[in-house]
Amino acid sequence: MSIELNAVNFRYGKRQVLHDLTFSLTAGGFNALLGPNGAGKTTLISLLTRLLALQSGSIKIQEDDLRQAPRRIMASLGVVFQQSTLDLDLSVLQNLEYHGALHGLSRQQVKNRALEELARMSLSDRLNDKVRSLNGGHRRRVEIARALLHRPKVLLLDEPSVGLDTRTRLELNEYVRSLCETHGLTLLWTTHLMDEIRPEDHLLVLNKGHLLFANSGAALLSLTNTHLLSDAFEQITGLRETVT
Ligand SMILES: Nc1ncnc2c1ncn2[C@@H]1O[C@H](COP(=O)(O)OP(=O)(O)OP(=O)(O)O)[C@@H](O)[C@H]1O
Repeated sequence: MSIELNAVNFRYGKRQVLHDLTFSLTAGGFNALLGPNGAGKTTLISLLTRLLALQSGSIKIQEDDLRQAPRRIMASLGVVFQQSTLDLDLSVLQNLEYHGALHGLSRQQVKNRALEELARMSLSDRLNDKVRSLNGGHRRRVEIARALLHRPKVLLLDEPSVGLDTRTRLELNEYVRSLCETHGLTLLWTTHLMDEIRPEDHLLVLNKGHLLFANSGAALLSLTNTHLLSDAFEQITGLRETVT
C-alpha cells in the first residue's frame, strides 16, 4: 500500500519541527525512518496516525487523503508506539481482546488471530500469561501481534527497539522484516541505530525536521562514498550514531 507525503510542515506553537516534507514509502517493503533524537520521527508518526492534526500539506495512503477518508485509512494502519501501551497485569489475550473489540472483532476472531500471530513468534503457550512475566523482546512482539489483529496493510513502528539488548533488537528487526513477506505489509520502522538497516532498505533520513535523504541504503553508501551505513549516516547528519 503506497503512502505519500506532500509539503508537510508542522509547528508546536511557534516552533516549526517539520519542514516541507515530501516523500513516499515503498509499498510492500521495509522503509526506515532514520534520525537522531529530536529529528521529528515521533511527530511524523503522530501525523500519520492522526494523534496530531495535519496543519499544512497532504498525506495520501493508497490514493485516500488522510483528511477526507480518515476512517478507511485508520482501518488500514497498524501502529506500535515508542512507549509500550500494554497493561502488564492483564494476560496477553486480554491485552489483545480490547484492541480487537475496538476494531469490531468478536472474541473468537481475536483469539484465532492472536494464536495465529503468536504461533509465528513461538509464543502460543504464553496466551494466558500476564504480560509482566514476559521479557522485553516478547512484550514488543505482543504489541506487534496486537497491531496486526485487524489485518492492516501498513505497519508503523516508532523506535520499537528502544530499551532492548542488541541481540533482541536484531531478532525483532529480523522478525518484522519477515512480516513484509508473509503479510505483504508496507512497513515504516523508525530508529537511530544503523545496525538495524540494510543497503536494500528504502531510507528516509530526517534531521531537525528536514529530509536529508530519501533513497536506498545502497544509494546512501554511494553518495557518501562509504562502506558502512553508520559512517554514511554520520556523514550526512554530521552526527555520531548514539546507542541508547
Ligand atoms: N508536545 C511538544 N511540544 C513542543 N515541542 C515538542 C513536542 N513534542 C516534540 N517536540 C519537539 O519537536 C521536535 C521533534 O520531536 P520528536 O519527538 O518528533 O522527535 P524524534 O525524532 O521522535 O525524537 P526522539 O528520538 O527523541 O523520540 C523536538 O525538538 C522536540 O523537542
